[in-house]
Amino acid sequence: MTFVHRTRIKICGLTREEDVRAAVDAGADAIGFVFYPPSPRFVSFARAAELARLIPPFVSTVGLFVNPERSYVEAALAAVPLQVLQFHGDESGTDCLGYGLPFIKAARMRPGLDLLKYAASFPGAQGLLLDAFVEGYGGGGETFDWSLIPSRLPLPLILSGGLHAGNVAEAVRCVQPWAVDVSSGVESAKGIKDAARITEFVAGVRHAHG
Ligand SMILES: O=C(O)c1ccccc1NCC(=O)[C@H](O)[C@H](O)COP(=O)(O)O
Repeated sequence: MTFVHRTRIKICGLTREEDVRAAVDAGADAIGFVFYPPSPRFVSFARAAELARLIPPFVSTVGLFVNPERSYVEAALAAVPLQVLQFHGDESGTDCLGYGLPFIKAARMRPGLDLLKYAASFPGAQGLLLDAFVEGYGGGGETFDWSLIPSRLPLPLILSGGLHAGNVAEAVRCVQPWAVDVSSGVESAKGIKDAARITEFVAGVRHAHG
């Protein structure tokens, strides 16, 4: 049987109803809500719960955290119907376990990072999200050197960092990730997504496969 892989698409940092609708309509496979108060894309649990009601079945709702207290994650789980957790800070492998949900761990690509060793320290991770090393942990709109990515990783690779409609096809062909993740590249302002840019981004991913 021919294995036909469709690059999955996560759109992150949504704050408005119209943006959730635009992402779902464009074909996003996952919607990310940022539960990190310093971020301009931060949403409260109550706001995320309202937005999550617009997400249909078979589109994952991802809760994003940076070095959270366990009680904070547990409060999110009690308020928001999340399917996946994303840890984007300096969390240990143990910090990411025990919530009863799959999680993806973000690695911020800095020189000298041994990705294979890093990945091995997160047993139970469902995926490894590779992002640029930016101030403020994420959402920086900056790419990193994709040649730093080892040819084989023990986890599904989610490519992130500075992606947009103009570079995502090249990124997909070069890296062949399980999924791509985008925030700044589909925005008109931080936290304000642009429906046309979302559509163009998704088309770029589809174009990569010819
Ligand atoms: O989006 C944020 O504001 C953010 C803040 C702090 C930690 C993580 C954050 N976003 C996580 C994501 O998964 C972003 O999509 C990822 O960093 C890529 O962002 P961008 O380069 O803007 O596409």
